[in-house]
Amino acid sequence: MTFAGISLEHKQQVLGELSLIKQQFAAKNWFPGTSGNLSMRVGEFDPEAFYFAITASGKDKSLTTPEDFLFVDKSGRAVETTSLKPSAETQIHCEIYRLTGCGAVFHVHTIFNNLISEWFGEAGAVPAQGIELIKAFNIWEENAPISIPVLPNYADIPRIAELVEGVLNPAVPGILLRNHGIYAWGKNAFEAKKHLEAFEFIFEYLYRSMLLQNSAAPLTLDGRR
Ligand SMILES: CSCCC(=O)C(=O)COP(=O)(O)O
Ligand SMILES: [Zn+2]
Repeated sequence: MTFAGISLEHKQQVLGELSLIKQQFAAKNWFPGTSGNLSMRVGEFDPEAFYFAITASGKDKSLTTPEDFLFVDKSGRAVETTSLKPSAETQIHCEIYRLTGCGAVFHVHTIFNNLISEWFGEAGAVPAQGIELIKAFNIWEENAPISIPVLPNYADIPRIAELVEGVLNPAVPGILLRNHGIYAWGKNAFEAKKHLEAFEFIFEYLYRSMLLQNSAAPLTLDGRR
């Protein structure tokens, strides 16, 4: 079966790529307790009609089965007959595709992204500066500051999705949900994976650097450590 003129070969190629990335992220323990969801666009981007493969909801994402993914349209509705339910967070993927025209969106829950999103949750953004890995976002300016948006973690996913447009920064391909996880995207799966890995590096760096600052030698009289 096919839809929107998308060939079986292309669909299988996308599913194969997504499945491999799912295994790689699972090996990093990035899907604890069935959390996380991955998607990849099939076919060209047209804001009026686009399609993507997305993980089925509630699955153990460390396993590889024939029921790991389904195809949905720009509204998140399944486009093939299936008993699978798309990720509970599909609306956020839909909104990121609509606004960016990207090729893949990856979402993971990690200890570091949770702690950092909570720490900066009230501020609404995570500031980072002087971290080499921002080059993964194609930012080459020396010592450039970046700001990673943090959205509230409402139980009602459409309520989160409607906030995406207001915080999306084209230079920084990621959004945190407070005490929940990160969404990272890219023009294809390779780029989205690269961005996600860079974000996770930044979060761990920030966490460890804050710890280091608090555990370093006591202040001297002139306020230096
Ligand atoms: C089990 S964590 C709560 C749901 C969630 O945040 C998530 O990422 C996984 O939801 P899905 O429906 O995509 O399995
Ligand atoms: Zn989640």
